[in-house]
Amino acid sequence: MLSRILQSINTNVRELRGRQQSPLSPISAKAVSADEKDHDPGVPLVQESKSTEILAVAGDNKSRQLLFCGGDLPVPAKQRAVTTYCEKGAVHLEKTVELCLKANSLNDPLTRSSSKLSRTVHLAKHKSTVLHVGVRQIDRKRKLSNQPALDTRKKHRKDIETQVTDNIISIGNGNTKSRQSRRRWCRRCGTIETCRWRTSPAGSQTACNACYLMVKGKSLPDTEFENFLIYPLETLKISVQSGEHIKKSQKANMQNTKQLYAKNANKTSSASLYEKTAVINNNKKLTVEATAMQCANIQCRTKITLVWRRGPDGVKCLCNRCGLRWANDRLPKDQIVPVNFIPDKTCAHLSLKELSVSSLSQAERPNPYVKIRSNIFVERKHTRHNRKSPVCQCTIPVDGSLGCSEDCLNRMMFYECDVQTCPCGKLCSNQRFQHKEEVNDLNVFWTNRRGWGLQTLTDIKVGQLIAEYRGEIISQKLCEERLRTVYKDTNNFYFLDYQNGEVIDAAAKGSDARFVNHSCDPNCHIEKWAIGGEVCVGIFASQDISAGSELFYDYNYTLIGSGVSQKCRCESTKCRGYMGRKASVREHSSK
Ligand SMILES: C[S@@+](CC[C@H](N)C(=O)[O-])C[C@H]1O[C@@H](n2cnc3c(N)ncnc32)[C@H](O)[C@@H]1O
Repeated sequence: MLSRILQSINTNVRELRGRQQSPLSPISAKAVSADEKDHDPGVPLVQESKSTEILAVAGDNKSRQLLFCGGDLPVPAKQRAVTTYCEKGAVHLEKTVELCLKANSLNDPLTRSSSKLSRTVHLAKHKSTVLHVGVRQIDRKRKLSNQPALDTRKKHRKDIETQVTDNIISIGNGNTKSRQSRRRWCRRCGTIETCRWRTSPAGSQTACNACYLMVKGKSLPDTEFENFLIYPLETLKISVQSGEHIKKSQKANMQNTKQLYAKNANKTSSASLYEKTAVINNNKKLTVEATAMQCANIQCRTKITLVWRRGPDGVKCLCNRCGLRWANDRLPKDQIVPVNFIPDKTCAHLSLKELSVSSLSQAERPNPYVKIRSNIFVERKHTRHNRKSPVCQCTIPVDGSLGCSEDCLNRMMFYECDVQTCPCGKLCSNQRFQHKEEVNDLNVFWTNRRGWGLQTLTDIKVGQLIAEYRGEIISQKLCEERLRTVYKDTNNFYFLDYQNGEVIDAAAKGSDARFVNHSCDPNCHIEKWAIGGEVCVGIFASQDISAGSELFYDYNYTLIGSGVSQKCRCESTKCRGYMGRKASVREHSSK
């Protein structure tokens, strides 16, 4: 029975080979020599022998290695070779044969009756008949370049070759070397689809066409292409779960990946790879998940996109697809309604005022920055622990209230008491920075005219510490350098005078206080408090502030920027017109 089936297949394969010189040409177990490489593709490379009947071919699309499984030769060494090849993750032997036969059958109408084939595979597996292996390096480029013209026969062969390997890849179970080697994704934006893969500093075929063209010629740092170090599984996972804008093939890919991980869940390496992927691609994951943005196109409303694009108001409120449609005049304006404009259940708790100010807050998010809980001293060590605060003369109030109130000497001198030396001990109320007694209900929102701003969602009492202005403590020199280089194209500055000519830069690392805008008629002010040997800068309420109000302080030239005065848009009746005068950094910080 088996021999009949094999005979039938071999006849088919021979017919196929005779007609179109498919890549299923038989080959011995040895590697192909240079001569063979330059061999006319019309003639079989190796004389066919009984022992090298072709049953299957598997392809690794990247290395162009073809694995041939030949006829009934139970040679132990070759058996081992197949096993090794399969164990290395190329593909399970049975699967290889099955898939390859399927692929093969696509090319050859005569072998399309696959019941015989699968029976062969079955037998091959159980009787170890499919054991002969030959590995051949196909250097397609070289072959093509050796011949002046691409004659039809060669073209035909090339087509079939691609078709066969492509078929294997698309039918593969995701656990194959070929699939892994074919995984391409842009290291900058994480996309897995592009019309053309390009070379980036991260290597060959690591940039999508768009990112390549965007970065090309701009001499951006190499790190531009380090956002996605690992295949963006997480992004895909989210996409598949939401089922939005994802093609079937991507879903299938993801299913395969999921299965793969489910299968290998108990293997440490795979599990850690999975975790690593999540961590390394965390940035992107965060952008996708944490922003909770929704596309403003009422017929789309997706939360998943790799790029948020600008809509009619210049605000990034459209997903990639809708953004492109809007840009190409293929999306009507009345169809674009940012989510929070519709007062639904989720907004019901907000007052109208709050709604109007926060209406765009979810449509776009501020540029990412790192939230820090204490200042970072970039060029020197902080001296807080070297010097103790002076000890006040307060006593613990007998009525059980908190000590160190308005008449505390330290408080009057803008010193915070020391936790260990204050006579009031735990009842000391003059340790607000140290205990982080800041307002919790603060909201970053889009103000339209001043960019992002900060509002309070709770009533604040006069004199209350609202937020500490934290950031990187840098010298004037470094500040100037950053102005010349990193911030040369920006209009938003997050510098604030620290002490002794040093500056707080909250652009990359900081706290919510960095979003407080300037007003010529502010409701807050800045105070500097000494704690040990260092200073803490805080935003304090100058008056009682009601919930929903935006917080402002008068930059009063203490905000150090480009040195050029910026037009003030505080909209108060006392507006001076400009936030600062034309002054240099040195001038500012000497104040
Ligand atoms: C410390 S940041 C404040 C947060 C900032 N609005 C944002 O979007 O991130 C200071 C910058 O905000 C802008 N800004 C603050 N107050 C402003 C005002 N009253 N008028 C115009 N722009 C203002 C200026 O661009 C300034 O450089």
